[in-house]
Amino acid sequence: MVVQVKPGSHQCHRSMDGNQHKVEANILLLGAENVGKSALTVRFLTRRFIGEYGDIDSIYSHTDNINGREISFNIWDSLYPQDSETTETISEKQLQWADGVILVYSICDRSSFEVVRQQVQLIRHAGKKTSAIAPIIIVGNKRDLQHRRTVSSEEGRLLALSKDCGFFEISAAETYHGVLLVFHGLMELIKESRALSKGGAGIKSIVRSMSAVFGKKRLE
Ligand SMILES: Nc1nc2c(ncn2[C@@H]2O[C@H](COP(=O)(O)OP(=O)(O)OP(=O)(O)O)[C@@H](O)[C@H]2O)c(=O)[nH]1
Repeated sequence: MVVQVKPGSHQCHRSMDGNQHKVEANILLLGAENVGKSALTVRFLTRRFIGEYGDIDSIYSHTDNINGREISFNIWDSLYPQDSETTETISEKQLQWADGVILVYSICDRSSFEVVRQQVQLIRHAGKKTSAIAPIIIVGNKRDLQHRRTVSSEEGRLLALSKDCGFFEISAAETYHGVLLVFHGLMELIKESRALSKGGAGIKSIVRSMSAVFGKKRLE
Protein backbone atom coordinates (compact mmCIF):
# COMPACT_ATOMS: atom_id res chain seq x y z
CA MET A 1 0.00 0.00 0.00
CA VAL A 2 1.25 3.50 -0.82
CA VAL A 3 0.22 6.42 1.36
CA GLN A 4 0.80 9.98 0.25
CA VAL A 5 1.01 12.86 2.70
CA LYS A 6 2.01 16.50 2.42
CA PRO A 7 5.57 17.21 3.63
CA GLY A 8 4.44 19.78 6.16
CA SER A 9 2.01 17.41 7.82
CA HIS A 10 4.37 14.47 8.10
CA GLN A 11 5.68 13.34 11.46
CA CYS A 12 9.39 12.63 11.93
CA HIS A 13 9.90 8.96 12.72
CA ARG A 14 12.46 7.47 15.00
CA SER A 15 14.13 4.31 13.88
CA MET A 16 13.53 1.04 15.68
CA ASP A 17 16.52 -0.59 14.03
CA GLY A 18 18.62 -2.98 16.05
CA ASN A 19 15.74 -5.07 17.34
CA GLN A 20 13.18 -7.45 15.90
CA HIS A 21 10.62 -4.75 15.13
CA LYS A 22 9.90 -2.97 11.91
CA VAL A 23 12.70 -0.74 10.63
CA GLU A 24 11.72 2.70 9.38
CA ALA A 25 13.71 5.12 7.22
CA ASN A 26 13.06 8.58 5.81
CA ILE A 27 14.56 8.94 2.35
CA LEU A 28 14.92 12.30 0.64
CA LEU A 29 15.27 12.62 -3.15
CA LEU A 30 17.12 15.71 -4.33
CA GLY A 31 18.45 16.94 -7.67
CA ALA A 32 17.63 19.37 -10.45
CA GLU A 33 14.28 19.46 -12.21
CA ASN A 34 13.42 16.90 -14.86
CA VAL A 35 16.08 14.36 -13.89
CA GLY A 36 13.61 11.63 -12.95
CA LYS A 37 13.15 11.96 -9.17
CA SER A 38 9.43 11.22 -9.48
CA ALA A 39 10.08 8.46 -12.01
CA LEU A 40 12.44 6.75 -9.51
CA THR A 41 9.96 7.17 -6.69
CA VAL A 42 6.98 5.87 -8.65
CA ARG A 43 9.03 2.95 -10.04
CA PHE A 44 10.00 1.91 -6.53
CA LEU A 45 6.46 2.30 -5.19
CA THR A 46 4.53 0.69 -8.04
CA ARG A 47 7.18 -1.04 -10.24
CA ARG A 48 5.79 1.00 -13.12
CA PHE A 49 7.11 3.79 -15.34
CA ILE A 50 4.22 6.01 -16.33
CA GLY A 51 6.11 8.62 -18.37
CA GLU A 52 4.69 11.90 -17.11
CA TYR A 53 4.61 13.07 -13.53
CA GLY A 54 3.18 16.26 -12.09
CA ASP A 55 5.23 18.81 -10.17
CA ILE A 56 4.30 17.58 -6.72
CA ASP A 57 6.35 17.84 -3.54
CA SER A 58 5.18 14.77 -1.64
CA ILE A 59 6.09 12.19 0.94
CA TYR A 60 5.03 8.60 0.23
CA SER A 61 5.01 5.73 2.71
CA HIS A 62 5.75 2.26 1.47
CA THR A 63 6.53 -1.03 3.18
CA ASP A 64 8.98 -3.46 1.62
CA ASN A 65 10.55 -6.72 2.65
CA ILE A 66 14.34 -7.02 2.60
CA ASN A 67 15.83 -10.38 3.54
CA GLY A 68 12.68 -11.32 5.42
CA ARG A 69 12.58 -8.12 7.40
CA GLU A 70 9.85 -5.53 7.07
CA ILE A 71 11.18 -2.09 6.15
CA SER A 72 8.99 0.98 6.16
CA PHE A 73 10.18 3.64 3.70
CA ASN A 74 9.00 7.26 3.85
CA ILE A 75 10.07 8.85 0.59
CA TRP A 76 10.15 12.61 0.06
CA ASP A 77 10.04 13.36 -3.67
CA SER A 78 11.18 16.99 -3.54
CA LEU A 79 10.88 19.79 -6.06
CA TYR A 80 13.98 21.76 -7.10
CA PRO A 81 13.39 25.45 -6.23
CA GLN A 82 12.21 27.36 -9.32
CA ASP A 83 12.93 30.75 -7.80
CA SER A 84 16.19 32.01 -9.30
CA GLU A 85 16.70 34.14 -6.18
CA THR A 86 16.87 31.02 -4.04
CA THR A 87 20.40 29.89 -3.32
CA GLU A 88 19.38 27.39 -0.69
CA THR A 89 18.53 24.24 -2.65
CA ILE A 90 18.27 22.01 0.42
CA SER A 91 16.26 23.13 3.41
CA GLU A 92 17.08 22.50 7.04
CA LYS A 93 13.68 20.91 7.39
CA GLN A 94 14.54 18.38 4.69
CA LEU A 95 17.83 17.44 6.32
CA GLN A 96 16.26 17.28 9.73
CA TRP A 97 13.71 14.84 8.36
CA ALA A 98 16.01 12.62 6.29
CA ASP A 99 17.84 9.48 7.38
CA GLY A 100 19.44 9.17 3.94
CA VAL A 101 19.56 11.06 0.64
CA ILE A 102 19.34 10.04 -3.02
CA LEU A 103 20.91 12.71 -5.26
CA VAL A 104 19.71 12.33 -8.84
CA TYR A 105 21.10 13.75 -12.09
CA SER A 106 20.45 12.93 -15.72
CA ILE A 107 23.40 11.50 -17.66
CA CYS A 108 22.34 13.71 -20.60
CA ASP A 109 22.07 16.96 -18.63
CA ARG A 110 25.44 18.26 -17.45
CA SER A 111 23.93 21.11 -15.45
CA SER A 112 21.98 18.57 -13.39
CA PHE A 113 25.30 16.87 -12.57
CA GLU A 114 26.64 20.22 -11.36
CA VAL A 115 23.57 20.61 -9.13
CA VAL A 116 24.34 17.22 -7.56
CA ARG A 117 27.98 18.26 -7.09
CA GLN A 118 26.82 21.39 -5.25
CA GLN A 119 24.27 19.57 -3.14
CA VAL A 120 26.63 16.81 -2.06
CA GLN A 121 29.20 19.45 -1.17
CA LEU A 122 26.69 21.37 0.86
CA ILE A 123 25.70 18.27 2.84
CA ARG A 124 29.30 17.13 3.37
CA HIS A 125 30.51 20.63 4.29
CA ALA A 126 27.81 20.91 6.92
CA GLY A 127 28.56 17.39 8.17
CA LYS A 128 32.28 18.13 8.71
CA LYS A 129 31.58 20.09 11.83
CA THR A 130 29.89 17.14 13.50
CA SER A 131 31.95 14.43 11.77
CA ALA A 132 28.65 12.97 10.60
CA ILE A 133 28.85 10.98 7.37
CA ALA A 134 25.34 11.18 6.00
CA PRO A 135 24.33 8.17 3.92
CA ILE A 136 24.04 9.42 0.34
CA ILE A 137 23.61 7.62 -2.97
CA ILE A 138 24.32 9.49 -6.20
CA VAL A 139 22.23 8.30 -9.14
CA GLY A 140 22.90 8.97 -12.82
CA ASN A 141 19.48 8.40 -14.39
CA LYS A 142 18.30 8.04 -18.03
CA ARG A 143 20.97 5.49 -18.88
CA ASP A 144 18.81 4.42 -21.83
CA LEU A 145 19.67 7.75 -23.54
CA GLN A 146 23.32 6.79 -24.30
CA HIS A 147 23.36 8.75 -27.57
CA ARG A 148 22.64 11.95 -25.60
CA ARG A 149 25.09 11.30 -22.78
CA THR A 150 27.09 14.33 -21.58
CA VAL A 151 28.25 12.98 -18.20
CA SER A 152 30.50 9.91 -18.29
CA SER A 153 30.05 7.05 -15.84
CA GLU A 154 33.58 7.72 -14.66
CA GLU A 155 32.76 11.30 -13.62
CA GLY A 156 29.76 10.13 -11.64
CA ARG A 157 31.72 7.36 -9.97
CA LEU A 158 34.62 9.68 -9.11
CA LEU A 159 32.35 12.28 -7.55
CA ALA A 160 30.70 9.60 -5.43
CA LEU A 161 34.06 8.15 -4.40
CA SER A 162 35.46 11.55 -3.43
CA LYS A 163 32.44 12.33 -1.24
CA ASP A 164 32.03 8.89 0.30
CA CYS A 165 28.72 8.19 -1.43
CA GLY A 166 27.22 5.17 -3.14
CA PHE A 167 26.81 5.37 -6.92
CA PHE A 168 24.47 3.83 -9.49
CA GLU A 169 23.72 4.53 -13.11
CA ILE A 170 20.22 3.44 -13.96
CA SER A 171 17.28 3.92 -16.26
CA ALA A 172 14.05 4.38 -14.34
CA ALA A 173 12.31 4.14 -17.72
CA GLU A 174 13.73 0.73 -18.60
CA THR A 175 14.06 -1.32 -15.43
CA TYR A 176 12.69 -1.71 -11.94
CA HIS A 177 15.73 -3.65 -10.75
CA GLY A 178 18.18 -0.71 -10.84
CA VAL A 179 15.78 1.45 -8.85
CA LEU A 180 15.35 -1.32 -6.30
CA LEU A 181 19.13 -1.55 -5.89
CA VAL A 182 19.31 2.19 -5.19
CA PHE A 183 16.70 2.14 -2.40
CA HIS A 184 17.94 -1.10 -0.87
CA GLY A 185 21.55 0.10 -1.13
CA LEU A 186 20.69 3.29 0.73
CA MET A 187 18.85 1.30 3.38
CA GLU A 188 22.03 -0.73 3.94
CA LEU A 189 24.06 2.48 4.35
CA ILE A 190 21.48 3.88 6.79
CA LYS A 191 21.65 0.69 8.87
CA GLU A 192 25.46 0.85 8.92
CA SER A 193 25.37 4.52 9.89
CA ARG A 194 22.88 3.82 12.70
CA ALA A 195 25.00 0.96 13.99
CA LEU A 196 28.07 3.21 14.01
CA SER A 197 26.43 6.19 15.61
CA LYS A 198 23.86 4.67 17.97
CA GLY A 199 23.64 8.05 19.66
CA GLY A 200 22.12 9.63 16.54
CA ALA A 201 25.07 11.19 14.75
CA GLY A 202 23.34 10.62 11.43
CA ILE A 203 22.14 13.15 8.91
CA LYS A 204 19.73 14.76 11.35
CA SER A 205 22.58 15.82 13.59
CA ILE A 206 24.22 17.81 10.80
CA VAL A 207 21.24 20.15 10.77
CA ARG A 208 22.94 22.15 13.47
CA SER A 209 25.91 22.86 11.29
CA MET A 210 23.60 23.52 8.32
CA SER A 211 22.08 26.18 10.53
CA ALA A 212 25.53 27.55 11.15
CA VAL A 213 26.26 27.61 7.42
CA PHE A 214 23.04 29.46 6.64
CA GLY A 215 23.24 31.56 9.75
CA LYS A 216 19.79 30.55 10.87
CA LYS A 217 18.17 29.66 14.14
CA ARG A 218 19.37 26.38 15.58
CA LEU A 219 16.97 23.47 15.35
CA GLU A 220 16.74 21.11 18.27
N1 LIG B 1 14.39 8.35 -21.31
C1 LIG B 1 14.15 8.46 -20.00
N2 LIG B 1 13.30 9.39 -19.55
C2 LIG B 1 13.10 9.44 -18.22
C3 LIG B 1 13.72 8.58 -17.30
N3 LIG B 1 13.30 8.92 -16.05
C4 LIG B 1 12.46 9.94 -16.19
N4 LIG B 1 12.32 10.26 -17.49
C5 LIG B 1 11.51 11.34 -18.07
O1 LIG B 1 12.05 12.58 -17.65
C6 LIG B 1 11.02 13.53 -17.42
C7 LIG B 1 11.13 14.08 -16.02
O2 LIG B 1 10.86 13.03 -15.09
P1 LIG B 1 10.37 13.35 -13.61
O3 LIG B 1 10.34 12.06 -12.89
O4 LIG B 1 9.14 14.16 -13.64
O5 LIG B 1 11.58 14.27 -13.12
P2 LIG B 1 11.68 15.08 -11.75
O6 LIG B 1 13.11 15.13 -11.40
O7 LIG B 1 10.74 14.54 -10.74
O8 LIG B 1 11.21 16.50 -12.23
P3 LIG B 1 10.61 17.73 -11.36
O9 LIG B 1 9.23 17.31 -10.93
O10 LIG B 1 10.61 18.86 -12.34
O11 LIG B 1 11.53 17.97 -10.20
C8 LIG B 1 9.69 12.79 -17.70
O12 LIG B 1 9.27 13.09 -19.01
C9 LIG B 1 10.06 11.32 -17.57
O13 LIG B 1 9.25 10.51 -18.38
C10 LIG B 1 14.62 7.58 -17.81
O14 LIG B 1 15.22 6.76 -17.10
N5 LIG B 1 14.80 7.58 -19.17
